Formats: sequence, C-alpha cells, structure tokens
Amino acid sequence: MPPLGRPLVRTRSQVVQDIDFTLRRQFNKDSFRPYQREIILAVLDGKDVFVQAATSFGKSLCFQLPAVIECGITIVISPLLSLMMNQVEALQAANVDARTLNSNTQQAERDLIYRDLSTGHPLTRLLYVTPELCSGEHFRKRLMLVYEQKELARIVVDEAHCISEWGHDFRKDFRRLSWFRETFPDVPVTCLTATANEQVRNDVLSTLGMNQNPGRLNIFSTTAHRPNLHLEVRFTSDLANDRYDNFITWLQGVYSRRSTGLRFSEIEAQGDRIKNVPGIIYTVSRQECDSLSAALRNDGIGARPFHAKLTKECKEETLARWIANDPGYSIIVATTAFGMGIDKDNVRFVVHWRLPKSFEGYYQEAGRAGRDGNAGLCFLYYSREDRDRVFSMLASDAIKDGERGNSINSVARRESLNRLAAYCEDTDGCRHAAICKYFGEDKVPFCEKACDWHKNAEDLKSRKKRGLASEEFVSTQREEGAYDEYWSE
Ligand SMILES: Nc1ncnc2c1ncn2[C@@H]1O[C@H](COP(=O)(O)OP(=O)(O)OP(=O)(O)O)[C@@H](O)[C@H]1O
Repeated sequence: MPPLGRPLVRTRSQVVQDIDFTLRRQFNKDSFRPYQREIILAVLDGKDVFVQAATSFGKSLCFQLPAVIECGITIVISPLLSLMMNQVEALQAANVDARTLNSNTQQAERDLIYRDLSTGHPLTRLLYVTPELCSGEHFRKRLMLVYEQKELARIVVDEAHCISEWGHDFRKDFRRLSWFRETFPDVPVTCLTATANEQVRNDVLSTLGMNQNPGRLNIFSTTAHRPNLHLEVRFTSDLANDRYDNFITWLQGVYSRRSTGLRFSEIEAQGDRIKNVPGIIYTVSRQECDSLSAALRNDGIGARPFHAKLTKECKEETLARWIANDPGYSIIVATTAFGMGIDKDNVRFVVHWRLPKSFEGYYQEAGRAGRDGNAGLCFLYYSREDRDRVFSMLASDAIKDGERGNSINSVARRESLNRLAAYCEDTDGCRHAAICKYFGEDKVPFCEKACDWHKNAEDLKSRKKRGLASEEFVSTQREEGAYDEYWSE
C-alpha cells in the first residue's frame, strides 16, 4: 500500500526521466552533481533521508526537485529568515510556487497562504517556515487538514544540526519538531546539514523519530572538504590593530590586478566592473558591522551592513542588490545573522574580522565563498585577545541563559571554540585536513597549495611569531578583566 500523502505511483524509469527533465527545465542545470541523483531517488522513494555534505554541495536541490515533481506540499523548516528569503526568491525566479511564512510575512501573503492550506489541496509546492511557527496550533491545524487530504508530501529540516545546537537552549521549538513524526508517522522526513558530528547526527535522528524504522532511513554522508577555498589565518593583536590597513591593502591589490593586462580585457569584454569583487566580512558586533561598513564606504568601497537590528526592508534590499551585483553592494559586512545557507555563486572572499564563536560557524560562514566552483579566499584575523573575549562572551551567554532557565550546552560550545582557537594557533598542518578531522573524517584531503601551511609553512610560523601578543601578556590582561567586554550581536 502506498504511504499516505503520496498517491502518485510511477515506475522507476519514469521517475528517472522526470528528474533529468525537471533538472533542466525547472532548475536550468545540465547535470546532477555526484550523489545528488542517488539522494533524490531515495527521497522520491519515500525514504527518510539524512544528508551530510560540504557547504555548496547542492543539498537544496535534493529536496526542491522532488517537491516540484511530486503531488502535495513540502514543508521546509529553516532556521534563519535571510536563508528563507534567499531560497524562496531563487525558487520563484525559477517559476516554482514557493512561499515563506514567518514573523516578517506581510498580512496579505499570510492570509493567502493560510487560505491555500485550508483548501486541503494547496497549490504551494514548497512552504518555508520557522520551527517556532510549527509549534503554533493555528499552523498545525491547517497542516492536519492537508494531511487528511493526502497532500502533505514531505517534511524537510534544512540546517538540521540546529535541532541539536540550538534546540537544547534558546530555540526550544527545534526539539518540538518531534510533533511531525508523532502526528504524521507515514510522511517522509528529509534532513540536511553541512556540520554534524556523530553525536549531533544521532540527536537529530532521534528527535525527529527517524531512527524508529532503520529500514526506511537512508543516510548520505560525504566529505566536508572544499578544495576550491584557499584557507588562511592572519595573526594580529590589540596593540598592532592593523586589520583595516591589511584588508584595504589586500583589496586594492585585487582591484589593481583586475585593472591591468589580460584580466582587464576580460573584464571589459564581459561588461563587468573592476570593483565588482563580491565578498563578505563577518564581524561579531552590530556596532562594528555599522562602523566598518561606513569606513569602507568612506574609502570608496561598496560595503553594506547586515545585522538583526536593521529593518526588514533594509535587509531585503541589501541582500537583493548584493545578489544582483549592484554597484555599491559588493561587500556585505555581517554578523552571524547572515550565514548558513546564503547562496550567491560568485562570492570571491570571506573575511572573519574576529574569531567566530564556534568551529561550525567558521566552516559555515567560510563556505559562502566559491560556490560557483571557482577559487575563493577565506581569511580569518586571529588575535589572542579576541580569543579571550569570545570565551568571556560564551561564559556570559551561559549565565544569561541559566537565568532564563535554559540549560545551555556550554561544555560543547567551549569545546567547539577551543578547537577553533587551536586551529588558528596551529602552524604544523594543512587547514583543510584540520577541518575534515574536526568533522570526524579519517581521510586526509588533497590540498593543492590551498592553505597558508601548504603555501609556505615557514612564513606561516614567522607571521605567527611576529603577529600575536604573547600568552604571558594576554593572561595578565585577562586577570585584570581587560577582555570582559560584551559584543552584542
Ligand atoms: N547539479 C547542479 N549543477 C549546477 N549547479 C548546481 C547543481 N546543484 C546545485 N547547484 C548550485 O550550487 C549552489 C549551492 O547549492 P546549495 O545552496 O543547495 O548548497 P548547500 O549544499 O545547501 O550548501 P550550504 O550548506 O553551504 O548551504 C547553488 O547555487 C545551486 O544552484
């Protein structure tokens, strides 16, 4: 008997033809990337599917394409509003009826979506929602209606590691996603992530009830390696305070290489601009986001801030104009409000202005670069003073969460930050290998001079020696509370 909600019965060869046709017609892509076909066939086969694959692997297609082919609606649970906006806009541009329902959705659109769900036979193919929305009775009742009409095709949890990383503390609704399997036991679930260790994966599978029927579960896991990213750590200190000059010198060098010789002719022939070098700079605080982007604009560089306190209209405009490569919008200076899942194909660099709070965050954010497969440069400014500030922020977060009654997983968070600090301090090995090792891979990836260590190990060691403040100095300052300030995100 076919499971509820999936009334369409087709032969495997018909489905195979459909997916190739749909790939070209609807998604405008010539062929599948490795493993995409296998994953999509498992999804269409009604399996529960867990996908762990590198940033920019093309995970979204693995649920978007089945959603277009199959009858019924696919509900996509996504953690960040900017990510939903990004995906829904791309799908709508490909003529797919995709929508999002979240705290920012206008009333008219909200009414339209609820009316569509109330029919029991929604026309919407993919509906992007937050976990918070999924906990609400109003939404749940509408979904029950759709399910009764056998029109609930699939539940997708994108960035599924958030169930484990955030669900235990400040976004508890991630854990309430267990409701889906409890209420719709026969509706398949697909989960996708780039950053899950074994413990996170098990947590996700058990929360969503995907481990209850192992015969129905397919797990796809591929390497975290991104060979086209060049990874580098740049050492600095409070005393040197040289990030800005260093960055401007580097960027001017890029512009100047683009304005001479063959490169210039190519750029001219393409009708491109010399300064169209899209990038992202990640800062830790809203204040630094505003001040850094203003300083860059003052120096004639098209940089815009992106953080949680900006208006919805401002964020939407910034994202749209950055994606469109508009003049004045080449560089986004962002907090982590702009990270996971953001997809723009030609991002040429990602700079971490400060040490991120976690290894996973670093990998996710760096992964915004080079999504077209061409080279991307990712460099991180590391100072020991910042390291101590971020540790001190984690400690404050733990206290604040404790006061709010949240049992924050502070041990795991400290460990992740510890590993990231160790990664930055390390001058004895390949950066790509260190990342793959962090995500539990045994195999050492091939790195073709795509990290600072492989490029010049001696130079790396001497830059570290020259660049960092000594541990003695930093620990004395720490004792005096010099790094207790709190950067508000
Ligand atoms: N088969 C394909 N052929 C060409 N481009 C593809 C293919 N599949 C996906 N892409 C493109 O690759 C890019 C990355 O895809 P996607 O955003 O789904 O990555 P992801 O795996 O979700 O990464 P992340 O975890 O970083 O969000 C997108 O621009 C997408 O259009």
